[in-house]
Amino acid sequence: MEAIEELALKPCTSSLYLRPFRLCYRQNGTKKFWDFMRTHDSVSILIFNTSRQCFVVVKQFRPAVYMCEVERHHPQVFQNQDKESFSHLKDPLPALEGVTYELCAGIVDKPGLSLEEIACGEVLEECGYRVPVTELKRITSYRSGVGVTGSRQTLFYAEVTDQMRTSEGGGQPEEGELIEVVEIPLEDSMKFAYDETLPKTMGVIFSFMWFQNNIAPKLPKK
Ligand SMILES: Nc1ncnc2c1ncn2[C@@H]1O[C@H](COP(=O)(O)OP(=O)(O)O[C@H]2O[C@H](CO)[C@@H](O)[C@H](O)[C@H]2O)[C@@H](O)[C@H]1O
Ligand SMILES: [Mg+2]
Repeated sequence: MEAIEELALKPCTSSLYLRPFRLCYRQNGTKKFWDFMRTHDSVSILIFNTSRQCFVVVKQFRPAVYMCEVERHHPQVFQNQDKESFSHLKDPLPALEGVTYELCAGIVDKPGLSLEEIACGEVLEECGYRVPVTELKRITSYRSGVGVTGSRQTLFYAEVTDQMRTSEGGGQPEEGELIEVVEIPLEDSMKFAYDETLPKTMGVIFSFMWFQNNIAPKLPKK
């Protein structure tokens, strides 16, 4: 996963995944505008393996996270962004700087499928567990980015056993997905959640805490 090569930055002039807009308006008499991005809504799934009492999360190289780190080291990197040319990144940072821990998740881009069906598809593709749609528990939904995208993410909970694992997971290589499945033992999960040296999404932190409040007290005592 960390073999990232031939990095080059260019402006994004059209995209299947995001479209920038500017909304102009008047609020309490004051003229304003706000720039934002239309993106897909998404689902994410907290997966708990009861056979081994661990959470199942994924690790991925995230270009947006990586480029934030690159900018921290090379503040000029995003200059000349209007030029319609590639700017090759010489002497890049290690790809590991852009790898994050996340819940299994996916964008809602298949019309006709319910959120639950999309979520089960992601659990199978990314983590290799076959979970029946009826066994997903909806936790809640929230806005995943209020400043820029406003998109909604719906969070589910799925309990799995080793017997439900039918493949390695890892994502869909034909879509260029390269995902590492990682198990976090329940007993280490709160330390993991607050360890700032392990980059992660808020979904991981929130859902681990939800588990502590809602599921952990009901687990059979060992
Ligand atoms: N900006 C982009 N540029 C190029 N290719 C892209 C792209 N966005 C998606 N894709 C392609 O579409 C695939 C989508 O994969 P997923 O459905 O698993 O979404 P992902 O988990 O990245 O969602 C994630 O995206 C949603 C919405 O942006 C987040 O909210 C969620 O937390 C997060 O997991 C990617 O593998 C890639 O091939
Ligand atoms: Mg995904």
